[in-house]
Formats: sequence, structure tokens, C-alpha cells
Amino acid sequence: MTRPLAPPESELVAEEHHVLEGLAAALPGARYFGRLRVRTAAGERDVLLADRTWVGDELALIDWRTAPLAEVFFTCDLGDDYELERDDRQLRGVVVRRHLVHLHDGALVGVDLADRRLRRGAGDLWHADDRPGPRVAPRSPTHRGRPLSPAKVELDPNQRAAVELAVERSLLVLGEAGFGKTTVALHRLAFLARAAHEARRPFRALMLVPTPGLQRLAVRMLAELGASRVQVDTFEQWVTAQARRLFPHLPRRLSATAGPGVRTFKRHPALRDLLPRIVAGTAAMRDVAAGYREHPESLRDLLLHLYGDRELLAEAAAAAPDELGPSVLSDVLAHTKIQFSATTERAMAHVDADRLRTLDGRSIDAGTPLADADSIDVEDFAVVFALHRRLTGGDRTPHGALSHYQHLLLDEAQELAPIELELLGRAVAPDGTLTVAGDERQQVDASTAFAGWPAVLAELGRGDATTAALTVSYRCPPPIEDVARAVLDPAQRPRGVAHRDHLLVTRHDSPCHLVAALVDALLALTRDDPHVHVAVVCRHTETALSLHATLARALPARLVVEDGDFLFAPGVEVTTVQDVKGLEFDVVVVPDLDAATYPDRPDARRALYVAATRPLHRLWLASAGPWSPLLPSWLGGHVREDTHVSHDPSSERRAS
Ligand SMILES: Nc1ncnc2c1ncn2[C@@H]1O[C@H](COP(=O)(O)OP(=O)(O)OP(=O)(O)O)[C@@H](O)[C@H]1O
Repeated sequence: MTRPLAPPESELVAEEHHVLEGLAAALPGARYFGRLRVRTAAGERDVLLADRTWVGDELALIDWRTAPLAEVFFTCDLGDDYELERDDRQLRGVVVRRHLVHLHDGALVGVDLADRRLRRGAGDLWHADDRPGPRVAPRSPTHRGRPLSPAKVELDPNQRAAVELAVERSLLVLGEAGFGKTTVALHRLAFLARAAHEARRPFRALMLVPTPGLQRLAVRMLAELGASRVQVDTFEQWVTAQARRLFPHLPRRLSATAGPGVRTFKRHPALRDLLPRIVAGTAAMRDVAAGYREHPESLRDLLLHLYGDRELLAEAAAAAPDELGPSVLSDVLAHTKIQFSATTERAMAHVDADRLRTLDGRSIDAGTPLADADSIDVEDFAVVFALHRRLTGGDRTPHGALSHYQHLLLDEAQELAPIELELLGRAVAPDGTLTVAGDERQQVDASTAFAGWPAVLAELGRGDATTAALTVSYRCPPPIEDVARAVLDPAQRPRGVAHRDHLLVTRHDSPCHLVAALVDALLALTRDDPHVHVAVVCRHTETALSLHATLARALPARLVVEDGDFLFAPGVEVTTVQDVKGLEFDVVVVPDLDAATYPDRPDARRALYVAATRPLHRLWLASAGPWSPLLPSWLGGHVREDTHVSHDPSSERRAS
């Protein structure tokens, strides 16, 4: 409900106008996002949150991302005492004013207090709206908290049929996010392990997952299901260990700087199509291939031919012009040139070793363009196995053979490239079986060319696998599911379930306003619901790093990027879409649902679908810029605008 301003509020607005005028006179064009007025031993002083630092006679601008007083702004209430350590000095004071401001074309249009919004309306009339900033409703005590242990889940009949399929059958488990694919796959693994144990058959099993986070979770779940001896790896970990064992002469060092184009090329089917040419190709190559058995180290020369021959690369690119454009080819050539150069240490091996030592103990090339000299990419390993097989007809080398498993479980299998699947198929023992679980709608690795489930099974050599299509949703409440489905397919309409508690959709004037709202809401939520597990899921790593840096100054937020170091326990974790595949949290915040981060592209749709399907209870979609066109248009009515202009996402979409 809005109402006219009460006297202290109108005085505050007049005061803010005065501050703004003072700033405009001292620093024309400067903008600010919030004001903190502090009383210290030296008197009262205003500091304005801005994206720069500046100190004037009456006012100071502080950088909201880094200034110590910004921390006071984000964490203190009116009347709070604060104490900061700075340059060995103690800064003490009391918070006298603390509010966000909204400016439009240099004019004051809004002031956000802790419990009220003051807004300038038509005809310059101001009104107040008595509600606090956005809030995430705590979970009701009757809702289940932590995810159920898979051992305690009661499988539905469809799930049970898949788990108890005849032991000699391979299984493909499909279904939307949160339908229980991983749960079924894990139960299947435990079922097969028990059956093998009872029949006194050996049972060596491997589970591959795309991320270290899911690896951690799977290890826990397998232990709970009594199958703790199963090896769980990411594909990269597994293939690296296999290649190191069988091809010990390959470079030890993994490259640190290969760009996405290199990864796309090396995992692309068009690259694999070149392999027979490499093996049987030119006269010179025939010599190398023929000599391969005696000189296995020549494998690296074959790789150099494969990646360093501009004509061959152009041929691959012509077969897939959309994915392998000119920039990909130049990335590959440039990277190859460096990878096949000698490190400075090797090139200068004749020099006294002491003289090559650096002060910090790192290699001379570290941090230089030569950092990747004499290195190998993790993507090369599957290529090495494919080449080796085409040269020798098998996966054995003088150092051993590819490991074989009685059961191989591939979770999130939509992320595996054909050349990787081909290798994995050969890692299944002749009497072994496979379980493949996946959802092509959740494919987020842009370098994977997914060609459909029949093609995946064919690559694995298990075209006869039984398909189990799961149909019951277990993770997300229906309103969240409706949003996720509409992200993939804008024609999907909601089922008319009330959204209120499950969904929060907010738009903010600036990243500073967004962070202030996040801090307020997450502090309130974790206070009201101390056992809640929250993930703030950014699309890109850089966003996660910078958002974490600002959030962590105000609340105990952990950063989980790439290492999968989730606690699976209460708290706030800032992470990325790539990191949360297969995981779930009580509350998920998508803080970057703007048009630049999530444009109308299939990869962005899939990434948002993954993020939006992680919550067990609440989903908060937020943006500090123009809305992403992927925000379902029917959510427009649910958007809470903490901005100065009324904003209808569907009109924005029409405009764009
Ligand atoms: N029969 C069931 N009864 C109750 N809960 C279940 C059941 N099956 C699965 N669940 C729960 O549903 C949630 C999602 O399960 P799971 O992670 O296996 O889904 P998924 O299909 O693999 O999801 P994603 O595609 O996101 O990886 C988990 O919390 C799991 O415990």
C-alpha cells in the first residue's frame, strides 16, 4: 500500500536533494547508489556509495565494492555502532543514516529505507510504500530440509523397474531435471554390486560425473547405498590417469591456457574424421604410422600433424563451419605452436641448472606465452587413444591395457563428446554393462557436439540398451518447474499454481543495489532459517568471483568455483552453473539474469534451465540490467521492481 510521505520522510527526501545538489556542484555528472551518514568523534559526515573514490570538503564518494565503510553500509542498521581497523587505526562511529538512493537522469527518484520505499511519482509527488526490500520466505518446518539420503528414497514403480532390470542389460535413464536419474543410476549400481556379490562374480565399477562437486556427492551417496568401493571420477581425471599409465612418454604437464576453441576442436567429430587420414595418409605419414609400433613416442608427432596442418584443419572446419570457424582454427594453430615448442629449461639445457632457477621457484616460462610449451591438453588423451587404436587395432601398449569395468555409470552423459564415448565403450568388460543417465536440455559444455541418445549409445557400442524414461518430478516445486520449462520453451504456460513463496523475481538499478538486496535478504533468511543451504549461481566464473568478493564482506559466503568444494551443509555458497550440475540446494539465487548474460541462444537457455532447476524450495531470479529475453513473459506480473522505472519484461522483449 502506498501513502503520502510522513514528515520525517519528506525531510529525508529534502536532505537527499540537498546532498545530490552538493555533489552535482562539486562533481558534475557523478552518480551514487546509497548514502551512509556516520557520527564519529570528529562530527557527522556523509559518505556516498559510488563506483569511484573521491573526497570533497563536505562529501566523500567511496567505492561500494572495496571501501571499508561500504561494509558498514551493507551490514549495519540505523543506530548501530561500528568499529573498523584501517592502517592500524581504529575507526569508530554510529550509523545515523543508511539508505539506497535511485537517480534517474541525474534527478532523485527514490530512497530505500530498511522497511520502506520512498518514490517520486507523477507531478513530482512523493509517496511511501511500507514494505522492506525483497525477502526470501524461510522454509516451512514441514518441508523436508536436507536432500533425502538416496538409501532412504522410496523408488516409484517406474524407477524400481529400471533399477531391477536384468543384470545383463545396459540402461539409459532419461528425464527432466530432478526426476531422479542420478538416484536411479546409483541404485542400479548398488543393485548390480549386490547381485555380483551374491553370485561371487568380480565387480569392478566406475562412475563418471562432469564435476568435482557431483563427484563428492556421488561418493557420499554410494557409501550410503553400501557401494563405497566404486571408483568415482570426472572423465578428465579418469582419462588422464589411463593415458599417463599407458603413454608415459607423453608430456607430463597439462596446458593451462588452451582456449575454448581448442577444446571444441579437439572434442569435435570432424577432428575424429581426420584420424584415418592421419593413419593412412601421405607417404610421410605412412612412415610414421608404420614406425609407430617400434617408436610409440612418435604418437606426439602424429598429434602435431593433426593439429598443425592448416589444410587438414580447414578440411575439418569445412565439415562443421558453424562450430569450427576461423577463430577456432587460428586458436588451434597458435596453441599447437606453443605446445610443441621446447620450454626454456629444455632449450637451455646446456646451461648450468642453477642459472635457470627463478627466485620464486616457478618455471621460467610461467606467466609468459611459453607457459604451455611442451604440454598436453586433457582433450588430447581421448584423441591419443583413438589414434593408437586406429594404428594398432587395440588399447594395449607396452605399459599395459586400458582398464576394464564390469559396470560403467555415466552421469550427465550429455556432456561427453563422441570421441570420449567411443573410448568409454571400450572400457566396459566384454560381459560388463553400462548405465547412462542424462538430459540433453541440461547440456552446458559448449564444446560438446551432442547428436542424440541413439548416437550416444551407438558410440558406446550399446545400441541395445533399455531406455527408462522417468516421469515424476521430485526436486522442484511446481511453480519453479513451470519457470524452468518455460525457459526452454517459451510457449509453456504455468499450471496456475500460486507462485508466492517459491519464486522471487527482482530487478535492480545497479549491481550495488542488487548486492544490497542480496545481503539484506540472505542475512534475514539465514537468521530465520539457520539450516538453509543457499546457492548463488552465476553463469560465468568472473561474475561469481566479483559477486563473492562483495557479498563475503557482509555475510559468511563461500566461493565454490571449479573445485566442487561444496559443503552440502547450511550456508551460502557463490558458484557457477557449470559447478552445480546434478546438485540441489534449498534456495537458489540467479543474480545475473540480464540480457547480456542470458541472451536468446540455446546454450543460454540450457544454462538457465540448469540453474533454475537446482532449488528444493525457493528460486530467486534477479537482474541489475535489462531483463534477459529468457525470463518467461508471464512472470512479468511477479517482478518486483526495486528500480526507478516501471518495467515490463514483455515490452522489453518486444522492443528488442
Ligand atoms: N522416488 C523418490 N522419492 C522421493 N524423492 C526422490 C525419489 N527419486 C528421487 N528423489 C529425490 O529427487 C531429487 C532429485 O533426484 P536426482 O538428483 O536423482 O535427479 P536427476 O534427474 O538426476 O536431476 P538432475 O537432472 O538435475 O541431475 C533428489 O533429492 C532425490 O533424493
